[in-house]
Amino acid sequence: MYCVKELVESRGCLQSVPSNYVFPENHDDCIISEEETIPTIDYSLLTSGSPEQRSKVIHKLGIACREWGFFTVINHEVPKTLRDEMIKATEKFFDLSEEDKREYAGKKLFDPIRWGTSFNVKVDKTFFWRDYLKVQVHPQFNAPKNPPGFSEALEEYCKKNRELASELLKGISASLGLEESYLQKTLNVGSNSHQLLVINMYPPCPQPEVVMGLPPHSDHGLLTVLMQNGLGGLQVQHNGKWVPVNLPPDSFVVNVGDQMEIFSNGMYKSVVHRAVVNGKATRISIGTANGPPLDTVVSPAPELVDRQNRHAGYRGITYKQYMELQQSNHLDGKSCLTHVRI
Ligand SMILES: O=C(O)CCC(=O)C(=O)O
Ligand SMILES: [Fe+2]
Repeated sequence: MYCVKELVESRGCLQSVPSNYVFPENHDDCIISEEETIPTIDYSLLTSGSPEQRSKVIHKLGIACREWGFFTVINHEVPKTLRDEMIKATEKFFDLSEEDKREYAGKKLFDPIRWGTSFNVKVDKTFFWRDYLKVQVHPQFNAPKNPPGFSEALEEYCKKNRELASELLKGISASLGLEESYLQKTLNVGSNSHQLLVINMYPPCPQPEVVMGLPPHSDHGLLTVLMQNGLGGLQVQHNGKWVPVNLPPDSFVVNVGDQMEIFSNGMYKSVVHRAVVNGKATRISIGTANGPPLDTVVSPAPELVDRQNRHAGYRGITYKQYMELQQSNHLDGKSCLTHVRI
């Protein structure tokens, strides 16, 4: 089985897409809204703004999580040099020979390093136009040996992402009217937290309108932090339309994951999103799924349920079981949350 990169490169000038990549429904038929944009959060106001600035940005975070499930983060503390290094090392990794990469052709969900294609080739009916590298980076750190320097950049980058996620989680906890530390304390987010690095590579496609980079799905963790190599492709579902995410250079896009929707008892939405591809250049996106420890049972926060005077809308499930559940279902455009809603 070929990865997309090898498929594109082995055919010289690929004119059309093999039929097992062609999606029955054409995604150009969907309604795309170019007018709307996801909200922007100024991270520096969260960490070093005046108390008034901080409370305003917390309020804005709450609106972003409730109404969009997505926001852009600017003025963060992840250096540009480190982000550039991650992109360069990623390109070098995917440029390794197929034989070298095969060493990481992991089969199981929790394998420390997994290189592969599509989502889950065992269950995907149609293949997606993406190759990936997934690395379990916390609480145990893993990294490919090659290319040289990748491991160091990756470790530092993932640590910076955890710091960013941690500050955002404090702000989000406060935006729910809870103590700042409530979310992290309740879900044991800290030294044992799970963090997965997901690198997506979408080679240029001769017929971008008939394939999918990543089909509609929601993310499993608490918060996903994502950067890209300057090329767009991410689209977010909002009020029945697909809204393209136009990321300013050097910013991150952050989204609420399924564990956050469960914890907030549905107040904050883990929104369905997808990645489309283009015909011109390789797009790379680098995400970290920041979650609680794998053995944490995530259920709606008791304080919120009491306050809302409602029942818990989701059954409790460990993060590990949830990830297994997501992997065992094919991505069918619906969120895996349908399996835990009461
Ligand atoms: O490539 C993108 O922009 C989206 C990636 C994504 O949704 C994911 O890795 O879960
Ligand atoms: Fe995603």
